[in-house]
Amino acid sequence: MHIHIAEDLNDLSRKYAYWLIEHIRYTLQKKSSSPAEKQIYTWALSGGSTPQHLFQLLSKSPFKEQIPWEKLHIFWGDERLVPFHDSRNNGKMAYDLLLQHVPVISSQVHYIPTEMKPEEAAQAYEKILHRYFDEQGFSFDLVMLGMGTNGHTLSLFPHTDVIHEKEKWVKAVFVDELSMYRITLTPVIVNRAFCATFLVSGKDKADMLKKVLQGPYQPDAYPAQIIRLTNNELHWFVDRDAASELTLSE
Ligand SMILES: O=C1O[C@H](COP(=O)(O)O)[C@@H](O)[C@H](O)[C@H]1O
Repeated sequence: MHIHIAEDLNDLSRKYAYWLIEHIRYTLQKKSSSPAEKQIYTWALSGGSTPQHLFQLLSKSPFKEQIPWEKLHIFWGDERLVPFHDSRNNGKMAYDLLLQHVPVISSQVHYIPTEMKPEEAAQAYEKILHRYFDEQGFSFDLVMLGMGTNGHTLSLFPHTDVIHEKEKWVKAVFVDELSMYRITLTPVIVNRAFCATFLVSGKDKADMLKKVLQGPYQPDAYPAQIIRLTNNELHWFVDRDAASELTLSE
């Protein structure tokens, strides 16, 4: 596990943008002797507020032109079951701030469907993922994650069964505290990614970050702890406020 500490949300977003560009370059370089159709970069986005500044940065110079958008295949880690035009929709947020401004290929952008029943939406999305990933081996090149003040990541909320899902790659969950259905990738597929990154900012997350990273392993209470990649390529990008409770070695 690697922890990257930035000054504040601006610095965090810039550091992440540079890291991402390098990760895409390195990943595509590794695939350069594969057949053309395999020379792609599969990236699952997170929602919520933290990645918004990053998405704005990536949509503009000098970052925009350093990304081979035509090679990117975009997915989401989770989605709120609200129509696309609703401001709470994670796909819509990424479209508004990033995707509409860059030459990504629309057939390679896989929004989580929300115009159907929750279980149908989960099944439909899982079907798309099976077109890309096998039952075994690695899944996404990169899964980008966030963490809520309650320790949730994706839509894995504390004390919910989906945290321990063992088969399905995508599940529909009803989140009582939000009175809302969400569609979420499960640890089954996320933990098989080549790489995953958390992006965490703000003092209000400091206590939970300490628990998740340096507390006992209790994924029911702190769902972000369930993310343990088989590949071990897990990066935490955090700002000084979020990191303020961590015990850091010199
Ligand atoms: O509900 C969600 O929350 C997490 C964290 O969001 P943030 O607003 O605290 O950055 C996010 O990663 C997830 O995608 C989203 O649906």
